[in-house]
Amino acid sequence: MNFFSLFSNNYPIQTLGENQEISTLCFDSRQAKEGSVFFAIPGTQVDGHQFIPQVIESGCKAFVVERMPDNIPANISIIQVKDANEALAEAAKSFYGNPSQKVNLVGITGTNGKTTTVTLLYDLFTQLGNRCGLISTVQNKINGQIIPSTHTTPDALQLNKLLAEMVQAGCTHIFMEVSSHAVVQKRIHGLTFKVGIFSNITRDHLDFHQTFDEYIKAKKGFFDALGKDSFALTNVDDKRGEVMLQNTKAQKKTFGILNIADFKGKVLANEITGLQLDFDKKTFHAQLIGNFNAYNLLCIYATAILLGEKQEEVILQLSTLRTAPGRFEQFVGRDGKMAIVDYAHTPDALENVLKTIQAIRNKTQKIITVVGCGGNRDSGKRPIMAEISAQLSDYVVLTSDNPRLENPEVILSQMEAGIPKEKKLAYKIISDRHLAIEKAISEIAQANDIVLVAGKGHETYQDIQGVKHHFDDKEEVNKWL
Ligand SMILES: CC(=O)N[C@H]1[C@@H](OP(=O)(O)OP(=O)(O)OC[C@H]2O[C@@H](n3ccc(=O)[nH]c3=O)[C@H](O)[C@@H]2O)O[C@H](CO)[C@@H](O)[C@@H]1O[C@H](C)C(=O)N[C@@H](C)C(=O)N[C@H](CCC(=O)O)C(=O)O
Ligand SMILES: Nc1ncnc2c1ncn2[C@@H]1O[C@H](COP(=O)(O)OP(=O)(O)OP(=O)(O)O)[C@@H](O)[C@H]1O
Ligand SMILES: N[C@H](CCC[C@H](N)C(=O)O)C(=O)O
Ligand SMILES: [Mg+2]
Repeated sequence: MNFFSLFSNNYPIQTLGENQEISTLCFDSRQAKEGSVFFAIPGTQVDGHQFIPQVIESGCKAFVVERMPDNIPANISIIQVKDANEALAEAAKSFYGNPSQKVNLVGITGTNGKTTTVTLLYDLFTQLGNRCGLISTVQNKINGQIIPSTHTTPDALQLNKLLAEMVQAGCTHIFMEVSSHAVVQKRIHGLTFKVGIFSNITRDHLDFHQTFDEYIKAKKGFFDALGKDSFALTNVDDKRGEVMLQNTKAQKKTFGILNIADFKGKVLANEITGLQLDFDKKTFHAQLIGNFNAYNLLCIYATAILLGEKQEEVILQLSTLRTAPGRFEQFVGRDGKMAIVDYAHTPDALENVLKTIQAIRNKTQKIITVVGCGGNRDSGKRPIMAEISAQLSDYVVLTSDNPRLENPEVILSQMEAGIPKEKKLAYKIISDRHLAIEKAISEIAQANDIVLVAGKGHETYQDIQGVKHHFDDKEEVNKWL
């Protein structure tokens, strides 16, 4: 491919130098080599423009920049653009042959429920006989083949490459998570979505977005960019459900349990054995637990109908779907003690999960919650998550999640500040997560009690000072049950 054909004619602000053959695209100086195009991206930590001299030394001769560098050697070609992140997505799309246009791409955004929904959509559509692709926090999948995932939504380059591999493998349906970071950083810019879904929005990620309004605006950006041949599907029971679709050109569709909606659900029963549901007047049993999963299932159902699947077959398959890894996974010990491992790492998720446990337990069972909050992430949610845990559990063990580069004791004291006065006797701080789970299960819980281990779900590591140590909540609970 040649450098100048990465962009349409009027896209660059200016172009300097000769056109040339290129073989790879990159935005990290450490990966640049002869034949690469280097995209200089102003990031949250450093500005990629500062690496241009060393990238030139590595033999790379083609650059995409927001600001023209000084002293450019004669054999270098440069394209100047307004937004390097957006340009990266434009270029990735043409480099990989515009893969999203060749499939039914479904994207979901929302604070909670994205991984659950895309995982179940992937399972459902596979069971209905389609070849599918999955892009999620837990893993990526190409028709059954697992590819490890590093982000909820990969960067534009990885993303278009993955989509192209899925197209190559014959996938007709691809289900992906769209994080708010991905919208702001234009990782999804230029993709053709057949369906865009909004699940819900509550507090999270204010370290990145600063205000809740900015966070809403980021998510709305996904729907603003959908084309008229797409569907925009929203949860009308969420306060921001309608706002999300305000400026979209896509065909608007709604789902809801409380409000009038195109796809209407009812929860007939929410029990430890699952949900009894009514979707568009068809009743069925689902193995997933909790009202929040009724929303996930309803939006999966709506998506399947919008994509032309038959209602009866969809309902039949919905009842066979199992929970996604690390989402409300239950483990039972010999003395009837139960542990639930769940990825609740936002106040809303924690509240939903704890209210679900309250609703399905018998009243003699006590609830013990083991919970922590991640470092280098929204610190405002720390006291709120501790307060919710204390209000909705009989006993709380505050512990470490992924401290990352922060001091775990500081995170824990910020959490502790949220514990209400009247709950002072019903919590403990055990910073070591191994020990916290051990004590909760073997000392605090009595026979038949329920221990919720929240925050890390499927994760198999604990990130301490940038080093990932093996840690698996499921392994830990099984050790002590
Ligand atoms: C805050 C954030 O989103 N950061 C992402 C962003 O990095 P950044 O803007 O901080 O980049 P930077 O380090 O300042 O570097 C700027 C530029 O200089 C380049 N560079 C840097 C160093 C060097 O030596 N040479 C060089 O060329 C970098 O490659 C980059 O192009 O762009 C990077 C490349 O795409 C991402 O890997 C990185 O994700 C970091 C690791 C991260 O932790 N992101 C999380 C917060 C995230 O994205 N989460 C969302 C949502 C999670 C959810 O709710 O599910 C997700 O989608 O995963
Ligand atoms: N529809 C929902 N509404 C509210 N909470 C939910 C919903 N679905 C799942 N949850 C809760 O949120 C947690 C995270 O769910 P999930 O991993 O599906 O969300 P996500 O949006 O992918 O999160 P992330 O932003 O980390 O990728 C679950 O473990 C559960 O506690
Ligand atoms: N995708 C989420 C993951 C949080 C998981 C939790 N275990 C933590 O480390 O905070 C985030 O980046 O905020
Ligand atoms: Mg996710």
